[in-house]
Amino acid sequence: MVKIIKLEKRIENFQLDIKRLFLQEKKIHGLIGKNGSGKSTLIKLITGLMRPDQGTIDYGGLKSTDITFTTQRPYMLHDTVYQNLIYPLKLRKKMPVKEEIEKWLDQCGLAGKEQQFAPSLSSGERQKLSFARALIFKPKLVFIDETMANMDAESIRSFQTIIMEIQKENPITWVIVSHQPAHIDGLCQEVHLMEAGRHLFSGTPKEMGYFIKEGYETQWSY
Ligand SMILES: Nc1ncnc2c1ncn2[C@@H]1O[C@H](COP(=O)(O)OP(=O)(O)OP(=O)(O)O)[C@@H](O)[C@H]1O
Repeated sequence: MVKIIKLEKRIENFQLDIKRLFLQEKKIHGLIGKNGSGKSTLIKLITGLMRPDQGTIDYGGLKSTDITFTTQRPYMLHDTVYQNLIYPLKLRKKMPVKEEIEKWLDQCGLAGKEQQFAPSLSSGERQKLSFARALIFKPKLVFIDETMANMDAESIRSFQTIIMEIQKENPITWVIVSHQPAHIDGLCQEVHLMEAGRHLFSGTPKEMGYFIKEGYETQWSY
């Protein structure tokens, strides 16, 4: 379990202030909240991209090399799709397994594009590649930050299937950020709501449906 306690971070006029937020192991978590509510800032703090002003994050034994994330605008190495995909393995001094690489390329609709210059991929393709790149080294905690935003409906369904398959075979902890409940509804076991830098509520999607106020109500009504 990852335990976030009394976490504070000031960025100019924005104040992140989280009293207590727990991420139970091997569950699929949704992180929701309006634009600017602090979701990406929280992820940067948990993944170590940013240092908090105050507070603690107890990773429950996870090492930094067990944690990964994808972003809305993933960074592509100025190299081929293949080199981008195997980069996390290289960093961890692991050998790429041909069958696994082929499986990921196939699942992400990138088969045949191995030698393409990765920055020339479409935005949806880049997000698919970043998803595969995040998972290829078998992390234990994954943050998916708006990764499905630019994907077509079929690709979203196939990613949801990949996530469910991983959870069946070898479960890991997921935190999926989305503005579109349809992307995470039915997938998440627990949803966390952020508003104006604060963590307002955690609960099952159904409990969230009861909790959330006007404005969210139309998107999350059960
Ligand atoms: N480097 C920065 N300089 C100034 N303000 C910043 C910086 N980074 C983030 N902020 C501000 O912090 C607030 C929280 O941003 P954050 O990206 O965490 O929100 P978010 O919930 O992820 O939003 P979105 O849903 O739009 O992606 C915003 O008001 C943003 O403008």
